Amino acid sequence: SHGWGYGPHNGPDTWIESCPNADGPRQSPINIIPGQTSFDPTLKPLKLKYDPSNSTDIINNGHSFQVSFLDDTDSSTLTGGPVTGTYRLKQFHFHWGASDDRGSEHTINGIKFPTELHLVHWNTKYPNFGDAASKPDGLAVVGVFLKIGAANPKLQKVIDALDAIKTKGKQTPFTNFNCKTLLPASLDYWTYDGSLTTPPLLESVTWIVLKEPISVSSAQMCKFRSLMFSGDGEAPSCMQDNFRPPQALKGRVVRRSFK
Ligand SMILES: Oc1ccc(S)c(O)c1
Ligand SMILES: [Zn+2]
Repeated sequence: SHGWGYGPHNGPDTWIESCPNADGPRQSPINIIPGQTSFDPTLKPLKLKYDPSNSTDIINNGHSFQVSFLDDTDSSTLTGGPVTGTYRLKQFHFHWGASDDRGSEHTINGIKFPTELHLVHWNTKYPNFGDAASKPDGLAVVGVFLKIGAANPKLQKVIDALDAIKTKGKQTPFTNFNCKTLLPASLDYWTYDGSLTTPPLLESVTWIVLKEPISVSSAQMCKFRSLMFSGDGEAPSCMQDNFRPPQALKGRVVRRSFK
């Protein structure tokens, strides 16, 4: 079937055909121009509390790979920062390139990173993720840039699980993972009102993009690229360049938590 994807015939420029949000007023990602952001002294420090016992499994969903979490209690939450209330961790996933010169969705002064981590949280004022995803204040996604450097030992558990989920639809248990280990030392961030970067491109995301990247090695990036968009028995297609390019700012202000 002709589902959305990242190829020449179903990629980001075609998404408008079946997803009217694609040219909406608060689309993501965006290019962040630090010199044009506004320091907001009223922004609170970001508070991330992650319980390793909440991780359940890792899945190849045909667009990325995703680690899912139990979200029936407030044991893994995002509070403070630009949000009011409590947001529960639902999943994290990555976007990456076919080579180390691209792959992130957000860019900084036009600079692309090789990959970007998204930690997806939903507002507990709503009954569940699906309902929250349809509300303007429903989701909060922490974006973390990864830059090429020394191999990141904190990623190894994720990398080692990829062999078990090579093709679309595969999943395997993934327990006792501590997301805290994927965060940089500083939680300084930029924040703006945006959207999911994959269809249905819902305009429900408060984006919180961390200024400090974490490291990943070229070899570890090759492991990401060994995944397949395609399912068993389908024409093989490597999972790479699964990123949406920056979208128009349309008058939005990007605030920063740091001087
Ligand atoms: O729930 C989500 C799905 C995809 C993406 S890119 C998100 O940021 C959230
Ligand atoms: Zn994402």
